[in-house]
Amino acid sequence: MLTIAAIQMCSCPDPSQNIEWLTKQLDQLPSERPLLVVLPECFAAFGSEQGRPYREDDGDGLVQNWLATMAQQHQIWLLAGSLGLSVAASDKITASSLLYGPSGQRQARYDKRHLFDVDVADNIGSYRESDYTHAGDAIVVTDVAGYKLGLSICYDLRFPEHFRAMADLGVDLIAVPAAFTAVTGKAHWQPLLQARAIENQCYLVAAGQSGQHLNGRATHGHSMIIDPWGVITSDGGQQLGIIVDSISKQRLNDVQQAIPALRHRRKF
Ligand SMILES: O=C(O)CNC(=O)[C@H](CS)NC(=O)CCC(=O)C(=O)O
Repeated sequence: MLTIAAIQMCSCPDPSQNIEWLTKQLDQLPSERPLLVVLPECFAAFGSEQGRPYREDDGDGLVQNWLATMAQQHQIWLLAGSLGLSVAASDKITASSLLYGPSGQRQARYDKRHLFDVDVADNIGSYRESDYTHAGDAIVVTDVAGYKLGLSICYDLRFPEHFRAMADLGVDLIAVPAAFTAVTGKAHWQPLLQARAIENQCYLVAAGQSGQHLNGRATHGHSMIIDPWGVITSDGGQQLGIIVDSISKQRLNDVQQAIPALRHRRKF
């Protein structure tokens, strides 16, 4: 068994404030180990007063040092939903998910592949993530206590082929750190998450931003843990805090044997 937790938060632009709040949340983690904790997209800095997104150099900085310390102190796997990392010879960042192991070592990095260049009928109106973000290329699947964890971020959720690529690598669990807008989240968040879990017959853990942010954005919340049958076993609603569940190989096998859809695929 692996215990998984997602932390739902309402991040502000200031990394020190966000990690201070998170440090207190991490003191309230369940006692079970092994434990994977997932933080939302942009947990450390959501928007910025200067309009230039917060960033750190790869492998060094206030937030990355904090992540390594927390993973080791609590003896957890800690998935930092996304952190802006500098791109060499460019003013852009990558939106990078970083996984730390209980030793405090960084074990994986995934750079968001699909960028949210979308007009939304909310008070922001126009989102153009590619103006300041460099898209990643690689699909990343890594090991957490004998479970295969696949990585995605927010808008990636709309691209089933991203998830199918990870299913083809035998993924047991996929993380979806997010900052879905309130408007699109209300319409699409839950059905997309359930579809990705059902069609790939794996667990999903989605950690969301929730509430009204200082940068003017409203985010949807509803962090969720979904099992391979599509059952929502935890839903964080709009409250800030931790949701927890456990996952098992038995459940994965049962669902995969009940409906062998992944073996019934046809080539075009
Ligand atoms: O840029 C930042 O500061 C932080 N990043 C985000 O908030 C990202 C890019 S703007 N948001 C999404 O991907 C929302 C996707 C979404 O809401 C949908 O697919 O409907």
